[in-house]
Amino acid sequence: MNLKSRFLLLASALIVASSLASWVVFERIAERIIERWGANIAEIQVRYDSARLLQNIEREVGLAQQMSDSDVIQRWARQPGNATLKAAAIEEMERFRHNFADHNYFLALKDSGAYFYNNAANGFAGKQLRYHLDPNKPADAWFYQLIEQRRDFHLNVNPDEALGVTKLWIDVLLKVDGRIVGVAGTGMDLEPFLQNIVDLEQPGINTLFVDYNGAIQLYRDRRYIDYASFVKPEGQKKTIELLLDRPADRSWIRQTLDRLREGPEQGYRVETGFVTVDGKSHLAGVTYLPSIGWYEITLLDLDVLLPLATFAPMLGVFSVALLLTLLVFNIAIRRQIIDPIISLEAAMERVRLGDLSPRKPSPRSDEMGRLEQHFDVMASSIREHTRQLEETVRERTDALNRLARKDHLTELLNRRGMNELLAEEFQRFRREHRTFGIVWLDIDNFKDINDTLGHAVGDGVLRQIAASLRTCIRPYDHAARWGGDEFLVLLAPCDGDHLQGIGERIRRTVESAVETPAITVSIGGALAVPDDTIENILQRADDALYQAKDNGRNQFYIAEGGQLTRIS
Ligand SMILES: Nc1nc2c(ncn2[C@@H]2O[C@H](COP(=O)(O)OP(=O)(O)OP(=O)(O)O)[C@@H](O)[C@H]2O)c(=O)[nH]1
Repeated sequence: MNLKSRFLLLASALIVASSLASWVVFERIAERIIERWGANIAEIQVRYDSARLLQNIEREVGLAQQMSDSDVIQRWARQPGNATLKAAAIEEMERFRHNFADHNYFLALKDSGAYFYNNAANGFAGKQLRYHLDPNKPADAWFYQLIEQRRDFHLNVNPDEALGVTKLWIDVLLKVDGRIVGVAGTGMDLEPFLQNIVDLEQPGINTLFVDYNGAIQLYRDRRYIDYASFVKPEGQKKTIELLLDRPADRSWIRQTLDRLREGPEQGYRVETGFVTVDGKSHLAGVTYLPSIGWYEITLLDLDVLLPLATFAPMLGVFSVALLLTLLVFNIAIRRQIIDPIISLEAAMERVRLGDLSPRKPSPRSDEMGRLEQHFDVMASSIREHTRQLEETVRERTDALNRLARKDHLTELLNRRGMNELLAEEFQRFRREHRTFGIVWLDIDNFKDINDTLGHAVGDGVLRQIAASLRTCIRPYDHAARWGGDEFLVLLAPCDGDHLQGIGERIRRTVESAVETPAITVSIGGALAVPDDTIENILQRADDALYQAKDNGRNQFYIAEGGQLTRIS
């Protein structure tokens, strides 16, 4: 995999990883914000609902207490058999009836079980003594339980069987000189109460009130309300735990209720925590209402109140910003690093393949630019080095070529060099009909010199003859040592006169120039003729040379028109 693909893969992996990480972090942050916000909302909601409830109830509780503390009623309670006091007490209760919210009251006496009641319609005027309570009747159990529990006041949600409605009863103990003599209070219709306090159309917010036992007293789902709660044995009450799915939540709510009640002096302290209701997580806000001995619990469904989707635009902006950053980063890395590396690699490949042509100089001055400059300097020194090497090789080759065509002893051309020149000249002769001539000479009795004077002297003679030849030929003629003691001269251009003149000059020059020892040469000459071949010309010159030798040496013959003519 190349660098670009690997980087793309790495960038993609980074995008995926950072998106996942961002999502997780975002969820955590959002959840924390929602939690904190939810806790505040729960607290506000709890205070608000509590205030609304207490507003309605506290007044009734106060009135009920005033009624039971009333002197008139107290006097009668001391002497329940006194008809005058009784009439005054009923009159007093009737006054209170007008003040109670639902315009009804009740008063029950412990000793006699006498139960007095009148309603909003004043339906029992003159016959307020309704009936006598019976400790053996389950419907009257509330009264005896209340007295037994000695609770100064109590709120009791209980159906009124006689009226066929459910009421929230406000029960206050009637005490005379510290002795409980009965219970007095009023009843409020539960339905409007529920509608006002817990039935409000607030999506995601569920409010309920539970008593000191945790038994549900006010809740929008009437099936969960624990009617006549306090007369039921433990274990049969419909408590808040019924709503909670998880055992951990049930124990948390119980501990929270206990904790909140331990410090009533702290007033409306609100505790919050997450609980699961009907399979959904809710934020529960709990507070204790010491004035009525109940708790309020507000359940907030945060998914409804502040769905995570609310944060979607934020997540969107964040994701787009992240993607753009990575994209820009990717482009920057490609531009700054990967592309220059690829271009540098291509340049190296070109150098490897022998293309040493200079590159356009890099305009960059950073590390990458310096790397490119270093490479360019290196490529240029390779280029220079190669150029020098090629020049040296060319020079050496030329020298070798020259050496290969040169006779080392005489420094004339050797036979190979002369053959090449002959071939070239013959081509020119064919092409341009420029006639050329050959002069072939052989030292006379050279063997004797070697034998008598030594090989070194023989070599000296060969060099002297070479020197003589150089003086006899024209600048554009060529002389070669043909082999042993034979020399060949190429005369081009040449005609019969030149051939004769130069051949004769050579013979005489050698004869006069090389005196110690006295040396002569025999010479054969020939001119190229139409339809000639190199072999034929050489053969004719050789024939002429042979004739010169044969005729006594130190002579010059020319082969011409099939004849051998002695020149000198
Ligand atoms: N010193 C020396 N002698 C050479 C060299 N090359 C050939 N020779 C000798 O040249 C002699 C050539 O002799 P030939 O051409 O056969 O005979 P010649 O003695 O010249 O007699 P003719 O040619 O008949 O006049 C031989 O003895 C070779 O050994 C060389 O480079 N140096």
